[in-house]
Amino acid sequence: MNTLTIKNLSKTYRNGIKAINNISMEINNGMFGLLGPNGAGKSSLMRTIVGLQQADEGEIYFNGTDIRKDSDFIKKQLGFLPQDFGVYPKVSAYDLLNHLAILKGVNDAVMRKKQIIDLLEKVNLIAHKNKEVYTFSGGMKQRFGVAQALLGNPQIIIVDEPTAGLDPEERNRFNNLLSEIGEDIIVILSTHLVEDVRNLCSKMAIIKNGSLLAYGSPSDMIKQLDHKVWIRKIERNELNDYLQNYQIISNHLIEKQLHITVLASQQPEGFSLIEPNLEHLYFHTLNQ
Ligand SMILES: Nc1ncnc2c1ncn2[C@@H]1O[C@H](COP(=O)(O)OP(=O)(O)OP(=O)(O)O)[C@@H](O)[C@H]1O
Repeated sequence: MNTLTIKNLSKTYRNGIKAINNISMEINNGMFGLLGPNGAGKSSLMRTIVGLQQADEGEIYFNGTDIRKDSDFIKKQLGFLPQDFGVYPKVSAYDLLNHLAILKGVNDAVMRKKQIIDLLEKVNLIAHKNKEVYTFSGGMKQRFGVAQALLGNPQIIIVDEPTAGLDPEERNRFNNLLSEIGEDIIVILSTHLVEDVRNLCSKMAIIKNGSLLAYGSPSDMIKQLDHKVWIRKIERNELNDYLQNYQIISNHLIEKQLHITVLASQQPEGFSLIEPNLEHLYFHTLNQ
């Protein structure tokens, strides 16, 4: 079992933005969802964990080793799929993986070849191994990104907003791949898509403005909202009234009709009880 421990981590950029504000958490094998709106600090946290930038304060341990003191230790065990994964033009999938594997220290040529072929099979790109990666579709590029992140058999992989721009079928395929990988190692999935976290992650954190707002198992956290989430259809001109008088979770259109979802311990007049879900928890947490 692998353990990533983050203790009191903080990071302020030169422009004064505190992108990570005293975050502590522990992450074990399996898929961990890091959920937050744009600008919450997810990428900042990811970049700090992978050693691309230094924290101002706090500690990060991987399997007991302080990675600030021994940054090579985590680099050898880690694979990263950044948000903007660039590829060189005119290089085939196989050759690019070969090049990246050498950089990662997979020195034995026979082992390297086997690993690359195995990974291309795993991400379902073996038929495209001689194609130039820059000609791949968005989904194929992301799956290639997973293959490169898995070179060198890492114990932890970090993927930053990986399904942005993928069509539903590719998103499913990509998510299935992640979930398969997450059985044996730590996979940290940074995203603003609640649905991806709900479908894939057994543990999660919600962050906003650099701070950790919630942390734990999605189902345990959702249970706290049992018998407290209510919905009703309203007219647009009533919205302000409701916003002022109720603890709002969200308002959204269902078949063109505005619906409002609120949190209350007793049934508010005209509202019906609904089963709480991760989206309710997410919006409720962000609104608090
Ligand atoms: N290198 C930087 N220098 C200064 N400010 C930065 C830098 N990188 C990020 N920020 C700011 O830090 C805050 C957190 O940004 P970050 O990219 O970590 O958030 P995020 O949750 O990953 O957002 P997104 O989902 O939009 O990628 C934002 O206000 C952002 O503008």
